[in-house]
Amino acid sequence: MRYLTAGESHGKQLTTIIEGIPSNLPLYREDIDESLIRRQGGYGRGRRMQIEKDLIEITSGVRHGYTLGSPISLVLKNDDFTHWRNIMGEDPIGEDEEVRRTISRPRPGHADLNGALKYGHRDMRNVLERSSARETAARVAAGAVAKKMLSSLGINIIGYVRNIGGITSQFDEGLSCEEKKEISEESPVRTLDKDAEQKMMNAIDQAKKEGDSIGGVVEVMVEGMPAGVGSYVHYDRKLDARIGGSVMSINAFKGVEFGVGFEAANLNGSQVHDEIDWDDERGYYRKTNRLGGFEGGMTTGMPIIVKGVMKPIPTLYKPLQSIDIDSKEPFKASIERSDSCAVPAASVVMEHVVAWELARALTEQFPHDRFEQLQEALDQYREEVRNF
Ligand SMILES: Cc1cc2nc3c(=O)[nH]c(=O)nc-3n(C[C@H](O)[C@H](O)[C@H](O)COP(=O)(O)O)c2cc1C
Ligand SMILES: C=C(O[C@@H]1CC(C(=O)O)=C[C@@H](OP(=O)(O)O)[C@H]1O)C(=O)O
Repeated sequence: MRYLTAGESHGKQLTTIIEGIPSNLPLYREDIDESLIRRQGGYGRGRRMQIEKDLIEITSGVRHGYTLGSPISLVLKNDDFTHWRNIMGEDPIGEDEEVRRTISRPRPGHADLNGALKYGHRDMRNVLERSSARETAARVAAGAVAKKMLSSLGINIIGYVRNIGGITSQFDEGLSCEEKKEISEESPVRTLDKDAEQKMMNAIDQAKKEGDSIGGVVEVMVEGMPAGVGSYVHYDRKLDARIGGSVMSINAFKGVEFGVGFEAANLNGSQVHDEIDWDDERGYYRKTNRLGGFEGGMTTGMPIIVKGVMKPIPTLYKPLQSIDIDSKEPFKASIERSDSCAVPAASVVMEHVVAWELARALTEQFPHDRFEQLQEALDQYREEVRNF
């Protein structure tokens, strides 16, 4: 399975082309729209999200509610394009002053300066349009297809917020994905702890008032993956590593950890590893899940628990110093709009990139052209693992 996305933030549309989804998987527009709508929400988003109404158009690969096995292409219109038609059009530049105006002031924390240096763009709009996190909508669309595959295989996945601006949520670690989904969907910051929720919203308001921004930690939980998915035989087949890479590819993500993660540095081995047990019904299992569902690049059969940390949004109303690449003079940028915190939205993005890696690993381990064959092969494997 693989996918490509195309599209600029204020261009006409985002396009996702997905290859390798087996035929006969039930798939509806609503499956993807639900994910897109979730990604748009969350406390702390800026005015752009009031303009966009993200709804998918499936333009190939699906017929009468089932995948065909051919490439799936998905289109997502940018409603904001109507305001950017002249600036983002494909026609030669012409004489219009507004269209000719270039962006020569790189924003710290964005791709602007490095992208300009690399591609030789003296107009940094040519960088920022594609480096914008608008692209995560196209990735969520791909992830929604993967999620549909996972749910049809009895695998549940949910992303939610653990921390915003240093405020950490506390909750019952025994909650299921379904329960976490229900609770987080009710929360404006997609967290599981009512007390923390209010504090998080206050922290977002405070940062906004001060012209600043805050980041946080999001967590994804997966239930229902059998043990032994992924591999230890090659670095690029280790499933935790693939998940780590794709989490780090989300805009503004600066770290990833599984289970106890970085805290492992402060613990003894006996506090980190999960002892192995067995019973007739479950087969092998662990009483603890400190390692977050991975050993040796493979799933252990326990829930996957993976966290990602998002830095504070780089565009600030209280701007940071930078240098104009034309005049070489320092300046402090003024901005028109930005999210003040996108951590709740990022929890949805992370859920979808993780879903993609899991579905990809399953289709590699059980390569079948038809979805029902994949289902059968996975059922048989689950049975083998239980009786091993
Ligand atoms: C869902 C989401 C929304 C974001 N919204 C903004 C925003 O409104 N303003 C901004 O400056 N950065 C925003 N970012 C972060 C930037 O896209 C990101 O920091 C930038 O592209 C530089 O990439 P890097 O932080 O990964 O190095 C957002 C990120 C995500 C995941
Ligand atoms: C458009 C989205 O997020 C955008 C990500 C983003 C950035 O710099 O990454 C900047 C903002 O866009 P704009 O400059 O148009 O206000 C966000 O709204 C989205 O999430 O769909």
